[in-house]
Amino acid sequence: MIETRQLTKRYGDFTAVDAISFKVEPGQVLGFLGPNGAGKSTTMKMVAGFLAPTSGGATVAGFDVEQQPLEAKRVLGYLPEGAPSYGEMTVREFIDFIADVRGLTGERRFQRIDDAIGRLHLERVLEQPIDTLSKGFRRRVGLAGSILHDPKVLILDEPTDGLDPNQKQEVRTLINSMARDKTIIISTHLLEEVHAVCTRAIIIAGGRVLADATPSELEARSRYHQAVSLTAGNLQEAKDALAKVADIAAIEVDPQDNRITAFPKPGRSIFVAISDALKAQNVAVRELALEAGRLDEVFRTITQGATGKEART
Ligand SMILES: Nc1ncnc2c1ncn2[C@@H]1O[C@H](COP(=O)(O)OP(=O)(O)OP(=O)(O)O)[C@@H](O)[C@H]1O
Repeated sequence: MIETRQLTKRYGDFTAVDAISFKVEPGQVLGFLGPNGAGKSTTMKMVAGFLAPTSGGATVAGFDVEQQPLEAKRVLGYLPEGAPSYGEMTVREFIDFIADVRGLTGERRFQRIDDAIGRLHLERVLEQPIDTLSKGFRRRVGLAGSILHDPKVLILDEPTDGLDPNQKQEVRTLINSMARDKTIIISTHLLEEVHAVCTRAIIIAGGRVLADATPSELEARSRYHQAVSLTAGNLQEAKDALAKVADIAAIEVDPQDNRITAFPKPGRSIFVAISDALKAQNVAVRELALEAGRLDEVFRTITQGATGKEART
């Protein structure tokens, strides 16, 4: 488990992280979302014990990261922002070095190294200096280092940064496969990542928690939640049919592709009525979809409207 209590970091007069408190349980993957400079990396560094808080504290698997740093670091894997240090080492040397630092010996050392290399597909770059690798491979080397000792707690700062879409997918699958018995925090700018791997998301801006909810709960805050979108062969015919559906509060048409979005009146559901109305009027429809909500819009609304006041769900 990871717990922070009023975790705060100040640089002079500037407050980078402002009294952040949260708990993450085993089996949960917490996504840390926020605009640039929100305080995500600073929070993760403090939880990982790499930066001392100005006030407040954090525990990892019950160990206080400041009072019991060795115990906390033993159960923790941390992937910092950017590339691993020691760029002049080859991948093999780096992994051996981390294995030494982690005190891995004998058969377990062999198994763990083999497992990390296999999971991150590093076989063909093992003899290459880290500095000469592509950004995606450097990220994967960093990830291999962070999971080498099979830690119970993982703190991953933008784990898919720099990866191509296929590699992103592989790393998300890797995180999902490890999620069952670990406590994981990831930071990301990618809203699709929240869907793909996170059981919960914390949105921060200006160092403060603005939302703490499941991805579905966040989607439910979207104005698109329960809206119905469609494209029809004839726009006017479709609009005429929708005009007969009493529970529609408003309709918008995207001028680029003529996609219609119909918004329900509060608490009403309109999908079936729309489908029936279109059929009754013989309107040819190419696509008809019920929207769960749009995380990008929720993210924008929450972070742009930030007044500095906490708005938890
Ligand atoms: N050593 C430092 N001295 C002064 N200010 C700092 C220092 N480190 C970070 N900051 C400031 O603290 C704020 C939070 O930075 P942080 O790196 O945690 O943001 P972030 O959410 O991780 O951003 P990004 O998404 O761009 O990585 C920023 O305004 C940053 O400039």
